[in-house]
Amino acid sequence: MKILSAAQTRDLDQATMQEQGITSVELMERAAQALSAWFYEQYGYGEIPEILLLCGPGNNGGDGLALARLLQEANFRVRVALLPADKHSTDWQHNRQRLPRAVPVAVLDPANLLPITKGTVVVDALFGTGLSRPLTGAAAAVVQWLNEAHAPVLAIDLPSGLFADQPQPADSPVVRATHTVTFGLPKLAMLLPQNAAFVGEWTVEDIGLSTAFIEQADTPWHLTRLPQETTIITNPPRLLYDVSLPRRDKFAYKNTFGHALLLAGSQGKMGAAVLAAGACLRGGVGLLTVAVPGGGYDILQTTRPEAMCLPDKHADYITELPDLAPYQAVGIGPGLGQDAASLAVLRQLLRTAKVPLVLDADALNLLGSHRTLLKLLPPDTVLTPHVGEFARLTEKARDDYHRLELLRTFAREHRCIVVLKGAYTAVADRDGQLYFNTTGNPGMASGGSGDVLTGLLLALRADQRLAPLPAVRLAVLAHGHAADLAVQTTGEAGLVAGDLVAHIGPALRDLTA
Ligand SMILES: NC(=O)C1=CN([C@@H]2O[C@H](COP(=O)(O)OP(=O)(O)OC[C@H]3O[C@@H](n4cnc5c(N)ncnc54)[C@H](OP(=O)(O)O)[C@@H]3O)[C@@H](O)[C@H]2O)[C@@H](O)CC1
Ligand SMILES: Nc1ncnc2c1ncn2[C@@H]1O[C@H](COP(=O)(O)OP(=O)(O)O)[C@@H](O)[C@H]1O
Ligand SMILES: [K+]
Repeated sequence: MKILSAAQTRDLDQATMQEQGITSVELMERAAQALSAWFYEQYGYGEIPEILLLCGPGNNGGDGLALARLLQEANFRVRVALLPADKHSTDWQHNRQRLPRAVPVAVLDPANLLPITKGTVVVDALFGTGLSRPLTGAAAAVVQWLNEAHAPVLAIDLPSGLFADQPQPADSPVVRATHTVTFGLPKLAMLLPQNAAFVGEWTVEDIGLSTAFIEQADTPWHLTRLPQETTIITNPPRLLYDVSLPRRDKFAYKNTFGHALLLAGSQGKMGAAVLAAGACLRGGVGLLTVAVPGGGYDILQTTRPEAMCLPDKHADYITELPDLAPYQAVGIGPGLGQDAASLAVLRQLLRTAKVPLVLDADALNLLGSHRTLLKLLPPDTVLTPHVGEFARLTEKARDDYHRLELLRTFAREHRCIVVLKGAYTAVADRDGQLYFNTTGNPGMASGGSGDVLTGLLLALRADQRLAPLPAVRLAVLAHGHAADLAVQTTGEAGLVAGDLVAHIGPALRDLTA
C-alpha cells in the first residue's frame, strides 16, 4: 500500500470524483457515513455519550457537519461548535444548510471557552489535510482548550494542527486525539513516534477512492501489510499479498533454502546466538552453521541440535572468520561484542564475502566506530539498526522526518537495505523507496527481539527463491506477526524473545502464497 503526500491526497479526491462521476459533496457524504459507522461500533450498544463536534472552515469542518447530521438522525445527542472564520468551503456551506435545526450550533469565542462537560466525546473536525500553516490565534486557543479538557477526542482525517507529511514547529499546538479515523490511505505523520501522542489509535476507512490514481502515483513511502482477502475482483475470494513466502515444491531439496552461516555470541551473550539460530531454523533455512566463541560450543549444541557449530579457538569471543565457501548467506552481530579481534573478523568478512550479508547489533556498532568500513559493504547487504545504532552510523537526527531522510540517503549511498527497527519498522531500499511495517506490538520491546529478527532475515536471505527486498520485507512482516500471534497467550508484558521464535512457523504459514 502507498502513502501519499497532502498534495497528492487532494489530487486523489479530484481524480476519484472525475473517475466515478460524483461530486465533492457525495465524497464528503461517504466520509461522514464511514465516521458515523465508527460511532455505531463504539457506542451503539452501551451508554451513549453527548457528542460535541468542533468544526473548522474547510472540508474537514464540512465532514464534521455532515457527521453531526447523520448522528442526530441516528438519535445521538450532538452539539456543534464552529470556529469563527471569514470564509467557508462550498461543501461546508452545503452541509451547514443541511444540518437539522434540532442540532444546537454555537460559534466558539476563543476569549470565553466554557468547560467541556465530563463524559462528552469531542470530534475534532477543525483542520485536516488542508492545513497550510501552523495554528495561531483563535484556532490555537481552541486546540489548547480542548487538550486541557482531557476529553476523549475522535480526530477526523488528522488531528488538527498536524501536517500530513512534514514536521510542524515544536511549539505549535496540535490536538491530542484518542483516536484518528483517516480516509483511504494512512498519512505519513501517523507512523512517526513523535506524533504518537497526537494521533492516538488510528484506523483507515475505505471511501472508494480511485485505485487507478493511487497505482500511478509516485511516492517513496509504502506500507507492508498482512494479506487482505479480496472478494471484489476475484470470485472465489483469494488472498492478496504485499509480500509472501513461496510454497515449497513437492520435491524440494535443502539446497533451495540455502546454507547459512551465523557469527554470534560472546561470553555472557550466548543467548543472542541461541535466539538468532533458533529464528533462522524456524525461518526455514536448509542448513545452519553457527560460529561461536569456544566457550559457547556446548550451549549451542545443546540448545540447537539442528544447527552445526564451529567453536572459535578463543573461549570468550570470535577471532577467526571461517572459510565462506559453503554458505549462501552470512549473518553477524548478535551478542558479538566489540573486541579488536572481532572487528578484524568483520573487516575480513566485508572484504571477501560474495553472498548476501546481514549485519546487526555489535557488527553495526563496530561499523559506527570504524566508518571507513562502510565503503566495503557489498551491495544489498542488510543492516538492522535501531534508532540508537542508526545514529552511530550516520548522525543524530533533528526529528523523525529528518531521520527518514538520513535513512533513505544512507541506503542509496551504500547500496544496501536498511531496516530501521521500532514500531512501524522502516525498510529502506537502495533505490530510495521506503516500506513501513504494520505488524508487531510493544511486547517486543524487550531484550532478544532484535536477535530473532536477524536469524529470520538470515534464513530468508539464504532462501534461493527470494529477491533481496521481498525477503527483507517478508522477514520484518513475519517477525511482527509472530509477536502478534504470541501475545495472544503471553500478553505484552509476558512476551519474551523465545516466544517469537516459537511463533515464526505459524507466522510464515499465514504468509505463504
Ligand atoms: N481526502 C479525501 O479523500 C477526502 C477529504 N475530505 C475532507 O476534506 C479535508 C480537507 O479539506 P480542505 O482541503 O478544505 O482542508 P481543511 O483541512 O478543512 O482546512 C482548510 C481550511 O482551513 C484553513 N486553514 C488552513 N490552515 C490554517 C491555519 N493554520 N489557521 C487557520 N486556518 C487555516 C484554510 O484557509 P486558508 O489556508 O485558505 O487561509 C481553509 O479554510 C480532509 O482532511 C477530509 O477531512 C472528505 O470530505 C472527502 C474525502
Ligand atoms: N513498540 C514496538 N512495536 C512494535 N515492534 C517493536 C516495538 N518495540 C520494539 N519492537 C521490535 O522489536 C525488535 C527490537 O530489536 P532491538 O531494538 O534490536 O532490541 P534487542 O536486540 O535488544 O531485542 C525490533 O524488531 C523492533 O522493531
Ligand atoms: K481534524
